[in-house]
Amino acid sequence: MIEYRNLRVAVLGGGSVGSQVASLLLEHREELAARAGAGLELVGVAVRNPDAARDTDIPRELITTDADALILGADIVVELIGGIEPARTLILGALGSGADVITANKAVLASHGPELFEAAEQVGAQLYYEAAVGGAIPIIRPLRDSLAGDRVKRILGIVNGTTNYILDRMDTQGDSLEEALAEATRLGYAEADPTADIEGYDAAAKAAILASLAFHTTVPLDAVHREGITALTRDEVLSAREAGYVVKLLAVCERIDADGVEGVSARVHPALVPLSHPLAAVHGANNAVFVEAEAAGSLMFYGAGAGGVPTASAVLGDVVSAARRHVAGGPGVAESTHANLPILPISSATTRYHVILEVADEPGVLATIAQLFSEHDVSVEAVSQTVPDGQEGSRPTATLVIVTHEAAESALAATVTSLAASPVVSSVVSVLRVEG
Ligand SMILES: NC(=O)C1=CN([C@@H]2O[C@H](COP(=O)(O)OP(=O)(O)OC[C@H]3O[C@@H](n4cnc5c(N)ncnc54)[C@H](OP(=O)(O)O)[C@@H]3O)[C@@H](O)[C@H]2O)C=CC1
Ligand SMILES: N[C@@H](CC=O)C(=O)O
Repeated sequence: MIEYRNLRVAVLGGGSVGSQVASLLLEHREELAARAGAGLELVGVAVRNPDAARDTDIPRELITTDADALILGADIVVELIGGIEPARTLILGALGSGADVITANKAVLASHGPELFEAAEQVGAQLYYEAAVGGAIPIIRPLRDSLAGDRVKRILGIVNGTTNYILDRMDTQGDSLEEALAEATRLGYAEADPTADIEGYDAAAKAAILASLAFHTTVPLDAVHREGITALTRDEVLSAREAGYVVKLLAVCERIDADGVEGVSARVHPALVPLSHPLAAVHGANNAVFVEAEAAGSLMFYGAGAGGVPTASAVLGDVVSAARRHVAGGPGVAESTHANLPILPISSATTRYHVILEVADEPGVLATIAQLFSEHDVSVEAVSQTVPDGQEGSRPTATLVIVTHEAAESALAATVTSLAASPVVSSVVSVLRVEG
C-alpha cells in the first residue's frame, strides 16, 4: 500500500459545478491520489445557504458558510462561486496564503486576470483555469503549453453553449429566437437571467482569456468588441442556410496587421460560417475552438462547453496538476504576457460580409449598388436577386443578397451608410460577417 502525502483541498461553491467536484473528490479518492501522487482530502465546501438542496450528496459536516476560514490551511483552493466578488477577494486570499487556486470563473479572470496572476507569481503559487473556457474541452493547456513553441494566428471559437443551442434550433427547426431561448431555458442550458449568454458577455469574457493566452498579451474585457444574438431573425438564419452558411456566435481572436502596426483584435458577434467549415457541424449546446497556428496549421477542440459534470472534469484535471506540482516541488507555470502587442479596435479587423438589401427593381439599380461598394473599396464576390411574386403598387422591389470579398470593417461600415442613404435602397435588411 502506497503512503501518499496528504493535500488539503477546499471547494468554494457547491452549485452545479462545485457539488460535482466535491462528489468526485470523495468518490474517486484513490484513483485521484494515484494520479496526483498525493492524497486529495476534501476539507470543506463553502456555500451561501447550507440548507439548500444540492445536485449531489455532500456530507453535511463538510458544508460551511465560512469560506475565509476554509481557505486557511488549504493547499489547493477550488473557486466555483462565480462572478466578481467575493470570488476575487477569496482567490487573492487563497493565493496570499500560498495555496494553489483552481477556478472556472471566466468573469473574474477576464476582468481581474493580471491582478490575480501577479498575486500568484509573487508567492510562486499556481492559478489554473482550464474550465473557464469551453467547459470540459481542454483548450487552456494546449494554448499555454502545447502551442508555446508556435505562433497562433487566429482563433475562431463557439464558446457559449446556450447561444449555440439557440442558433442551432433556429437553423434546424426554424424556431424564432424566443422559441429557441424558451427551450434552452427548459433544458437548463440558459441561465435564469440569460443576458450574459445572449448578449455575448459570457463569450466576450472567454474571448479575452483566449486572446490573452494565445497572443501573450493582456487583452482587457472592455477591448473585446461584443455583439449578441438578440437582433438576429429567423429569416436571416434561413437566408444564410440557403446561401450555404450557418449562423454562429463566434469569438474571433486574431493577430492582425493594421497599416503596418502588428496587433491583436478580439471580437464576439454572430457570423456566417460556410457549411463546409468544421465549426458549422457544432450542434446543440456544444462548444468548439478552431485554432490556426503558423506551424501546427489548423486544430479543432470540440466537446461539452457547459454542465456540472463535464466542467467538473476540467476542474479536477487542474486539481491533479496542482497536486503534482506540490509533490514535485519547483516553480509553477507563469502566465506569459511579454509580447504586449497593441489591442486594435474592431475598425482594424477585416472579414467578409453577407449583406441583404431591399432595393427598387428597376434598370440600373444593380450598377448603382455595385458602384457604392466599389467607392468604398469593398469588392463584391457574389450577388443573387429574388423578386417576390405578385407585387402590387407603383414601385416593385427585389431582395439582393451580396457576399463581399474580405474588406476592412471601416470600409464596410461606410458602404452600409451609403447604401442606407441611396434612393434605390428601400432598406438594409441584414449585415453579417462571414468567418472561416
Ligand atoms: N455551470 C456550468 O455549466 C459552467 C460553469 N462555469 C463556471 O463555474 C463557476 C460555478 O458555476 P455554477 O456551479 O454553475 O454556479 P452555481 O450558481 O450553480 O453555484 C454557485 C455556488 O456558489 C455558492 N456561493 C455563492 N455566493 C457565495 C458566497 N458568498 N460564499 C460562499 N458560497 C457562495 C452558492 O451557494 P448556494 O448553493 O448556497 O447558493 C452555490 O453553491 C462559475 O464561475 C461559472 O461561470 C464554467 C463552465 C460551465
Ligand atoms: N452559460 C454558459 C455556461 C458555461 O460557461 C454557456 O452557455 O456556455
